[in-house]
Amino acid sequence: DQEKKKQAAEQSEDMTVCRLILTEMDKHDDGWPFLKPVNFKQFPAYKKYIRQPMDFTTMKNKLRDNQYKTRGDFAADVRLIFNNCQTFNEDDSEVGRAGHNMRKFFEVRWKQLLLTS
Ligand SMILES: Cn1cc(C(=O)NCCN)ccc1=O
Repeated sequence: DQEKKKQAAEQSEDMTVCRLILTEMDKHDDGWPFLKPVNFKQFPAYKKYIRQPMDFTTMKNKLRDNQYKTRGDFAADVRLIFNNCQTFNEDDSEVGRAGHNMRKFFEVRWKQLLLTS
C-alpha cells in the first residue's frame, strides 16, 4: 500500500547513502588497510584475536546482496572495521593511525548525509 511504498523508497535512499560513503572510504588515502580482508597468512594472530573480521570489499558485497536491512546495520559493520583495527594495532602505528583517521572521516560524513536525506 502507499505507506509500504514510501518505506521502500526511503530504504533504497538509505542504501544509496551507504554505497556513496563506502565509495568515498574506498578512495580515501588512508583506506588502504581496510580495502580487503586482513591476510591471515601475513598476520597469523589476527584470526585468534579478531572474532569478526570486516573490510570494505566484504561490505560492498553485502550491499550488493542486499544484506543490510537498515543504515544502522551498515554503520555497525563500518564501526566493526575500526574497532578491530584498534584491537589489533597500536594507536601509534601506520595502520592504527589510518584507522583513527578513517573512523573520523566516516562519522563526520555519516552525520552530514543523515541530515540531508
Ligand atoms: C586492518 N589491518 C590491515 C593490515 C595491513 O597491513 N593491511 C595491508 C594490506 N596490504 C594490518 C593489520 C590490520 O589490522
